Amino acid sequence: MKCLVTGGAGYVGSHVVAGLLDAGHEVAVIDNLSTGYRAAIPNDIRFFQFDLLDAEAINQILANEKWDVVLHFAALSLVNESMCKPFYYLRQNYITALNLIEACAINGVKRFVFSSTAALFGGKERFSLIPDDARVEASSPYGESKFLIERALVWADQIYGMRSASLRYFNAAGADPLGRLGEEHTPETHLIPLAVDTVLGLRRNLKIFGNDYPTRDGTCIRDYIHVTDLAEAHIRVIELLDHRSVTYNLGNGLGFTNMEVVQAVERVSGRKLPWDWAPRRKGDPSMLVADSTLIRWETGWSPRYSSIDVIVETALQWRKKHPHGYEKLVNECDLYNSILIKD
Ligand SMILES: NC(=O)c1ccc[n+]([C@@H]2O[C@H](COP(=O)([O-])OP(=O)(O)OC[C@H]3O[C@@H](n4cnc5c(N)ncnc54)[C@H](O)[C@@H]3O)[C@@H](O)[C@H]2O)c1
Ligand SMILES: O=c1ccn([C@@H]2O[C@H](COP(=O)(O)OP(=O)(O)O[C@H]3O[C@H](CO)[C@@H](O)[C@H](O)[C@H]3O)[C@@H](O)[C@H]2O)c(=O)[nH]1
Repeated sequence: MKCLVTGGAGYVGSHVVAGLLDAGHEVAVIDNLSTGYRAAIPNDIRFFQFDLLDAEAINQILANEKWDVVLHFAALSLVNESMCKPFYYLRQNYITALNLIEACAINGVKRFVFSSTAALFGGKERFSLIPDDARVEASSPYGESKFLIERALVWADQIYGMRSASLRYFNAAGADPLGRLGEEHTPETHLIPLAVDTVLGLRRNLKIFGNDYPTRDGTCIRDYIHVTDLAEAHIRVIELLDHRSVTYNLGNGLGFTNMEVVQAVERVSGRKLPWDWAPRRKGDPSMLVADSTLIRWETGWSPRYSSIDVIVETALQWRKKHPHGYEKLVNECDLYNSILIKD
């Protein structure tokens, strides 16, 4: 299939691009590189660098060529940041998605995959697995922005026949098991990469936000899903979209507290991880764990890397090899090329 991927230079998007290429699909990427890296996508695929606020640029790409599927990852995606910049998050995520959805619908795209989120469910305290039909109650403007986009997709289906999959990811984590890609955010705010950096001595200590949540050890519980398993789910879902639109919760169904993540990082690395308590972070729900029965049942997908130790291990391996992330990789490539040129 001919796939157009927005946000393909980012963490999840780059792993999905690799999965699509591995499965033999043709891929092109749109990304403004605001949080992504050029080095995270292969040199030999087409890359359009622009911001999705530019509706004209999107229209040109969709009007000039026929795409079998569009996968939309590009977004602002930090729960806490959205609590400080609510209207920026609501506007930016909704308008960029709407520009893309409209261009896809009017140019006859038939399949669309959208990165939605578990943050849709954070507004209500839940202490059991979250089913696909759970009531949406966002805990942050970020979560709300994703729900607005899901609703726009419902109308794109009803009026234009554009089938879509809204995949409500729980916490993406880990790195490509082949070592080609990893998680790289600047600044990093996610628990597992921060814990890995701390245990490797790249950061002084880890702050654990809140110890008074109503959970087994007082810290928040999250469902960590390996990014390669996420990628695999996208590829399976695309094949379903001929007939109908779908919405799936996408996680492992296993919840780990923040302290259990710290313990896993210590266990896997064999080192002590220095950490301290810090106050609760705004917008954080106590517990988010997926019931992903429906996607398993309907697509045959199941996670291959569900163990928290394996998730941490791949993140750790990536960081050990690339302590300075993609920027360093680019420099290494330049260095390599300059040596080749000299020779
Ligand atoms: N990482 C997670 O745990 C997680 C969980 C649930 C949902 N999601 C969703 O998955 C998607 C990918 O998340 P991620 O962690 O890979 O984020 P990321 O920041 O690593 O990737 C986002 C990519 O989109 C690009 N981008 C952002 N705004 C853009 C714009 N206006 N125009 C063009 N390109 C733009 C960035 O440069 C980056 O390459 C997001 O939509 C996020 O909301 C992520
Ligand atoms: O230095 C840190 C960083 C995080 N945490 C905690 O770790 C947990 C997980 O936080 P984080 O890794 O930042 O992920 P989330 O805030 O859960 O959000 C991620 O997962 C959501 C789905 O659950 C997605 O929608 C978001 O885009 C993605 O950033 C939370 O309890 C945080 O308070 C800490 O205690 N210390």
